[in-house]
Amino acid sequence: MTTLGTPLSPSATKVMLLGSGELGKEVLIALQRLGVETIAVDRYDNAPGQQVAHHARTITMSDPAQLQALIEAERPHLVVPEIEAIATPMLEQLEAEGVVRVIPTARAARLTMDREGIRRLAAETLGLPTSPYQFCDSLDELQAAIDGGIGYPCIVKPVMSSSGKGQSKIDGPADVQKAWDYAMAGGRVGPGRVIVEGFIAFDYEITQLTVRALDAQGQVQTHFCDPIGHVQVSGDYVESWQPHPMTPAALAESRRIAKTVTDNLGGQGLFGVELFVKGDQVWFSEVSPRPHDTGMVTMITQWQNEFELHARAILGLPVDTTLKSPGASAVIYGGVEARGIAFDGVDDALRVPHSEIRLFGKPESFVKRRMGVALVFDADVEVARTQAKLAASKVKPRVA
Ligand SMILES: Nc1ncnc2c1ncn2[C@@H]1O[C@H](COP(=O)(O)OP(=O)(O)OP(=O)(O)O)[C@@H](O)[C@H]1O
Ligand SMILES: NCC(=O)N[C@@H]1O[C@H](COP(=O)([O-])[O-])[C@@H](O)[C@H]1O
Ligand SMILES: [Mg+2]
Repeated sequence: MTTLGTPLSPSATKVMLLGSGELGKEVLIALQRLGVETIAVDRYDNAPGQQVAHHARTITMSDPAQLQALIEAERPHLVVPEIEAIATPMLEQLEAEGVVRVIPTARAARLTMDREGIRRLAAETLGLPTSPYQFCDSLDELQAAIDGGIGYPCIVKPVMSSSGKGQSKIDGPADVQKAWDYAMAGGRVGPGRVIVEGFIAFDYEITQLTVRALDAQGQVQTHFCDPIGHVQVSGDYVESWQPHPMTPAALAESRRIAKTVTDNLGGQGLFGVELFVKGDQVWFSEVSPRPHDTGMVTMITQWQNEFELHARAILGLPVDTTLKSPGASAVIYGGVEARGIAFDGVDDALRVPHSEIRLFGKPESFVKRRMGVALVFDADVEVARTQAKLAASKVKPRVA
């Protein structure tokens, strides 16, 4: 049985989000609706989620001492990692000491925080199909890995990064130095290690949202959302839609892979399993043990969006992954480098039929920083895609 308390009282159910960007903001809203007391943590002040939580804290989440001090001071019931830049070994220590429960588990948070942890688990322990890969600590090692079998084209990524930061494609020997330098500048945390992956010429890629939630008997059951198709540019998502049409064989293989990896990671919550598909062949790419950026489309396509599903699953509540309508999302980038920017044309965007706009409220804009998203539903998913891109294009960020 789940019991929830009253926020700001001794009975409160307290949840701390580590990372409070656009994804955390929606999880926090879902938690608030259930009367959960929320603590939004991020690396900078006024992060999107901090603007809606009961409490806002700013620390360096990759610093174990700062993380420990904050968790011990706040004593949340649950700690929910939201970004790939957290001192996860400290979370493991605090979980082992019984100080806090980490979502979905501290081990899952550690393994997925670092591309090496999750890739070795998926490919070497679980035997799932992945791109060929190697880990390298220097430019020389990178060149040797490529020459030794990874070949061209290939993709280089810092082991700790997300949203394509520091990621680039190498088409030939002339690109290797550039890719190394770019990866060194782009990681979210610390120096030097990269993964180099053989390039998979997929037909399409999907996110298989997978929820581990308790049933009435208190047993974990796995639930799948309809597949989400998406387009990525330079490793960052620019549009997504749901459902993405798939052959029965490719869908079954996607769900087999998703179940295998999420069973191993364990715990309760929603996972975004990223998969590459060519014909009926499916490769595991990576998994977020939390809501996924491409899953923002579920804010308009599902009865319970991915953030509500995560909130429910972590609290031990039942979930329903049913699709409400096909739909699509399209990203609104900052386009300018400035603090406190203005957004013209939101009215025009909302004149696109069946549309919604989310502006995340990030205090500072960068040209390629995701500042908002347009959402459209339509019975025809291709129409939804076109209309979502149209709505996004009507929003014009500018220096205020
Ligand atoms: N081996 C590969 N072959 C082909 N394309 C790839 C490969 N690896 C990555 N990509 C492309 O780059 C995108 C981003 O890669 P990946 O998911 O590893 O980066 P990320 O920084 O973790 O992104 P995010 O945090 O947004 O999920 C993939 O969705 C895919 O489009
Ligand atoms: N692909 C992972 C992803 O989308 N993560 C989301 O982006 C935020 C960081 O944005 P920022 O870099 O603009 O601060 C994170 O806090 C999370 O919400
Ligand atoms: Mg990814």
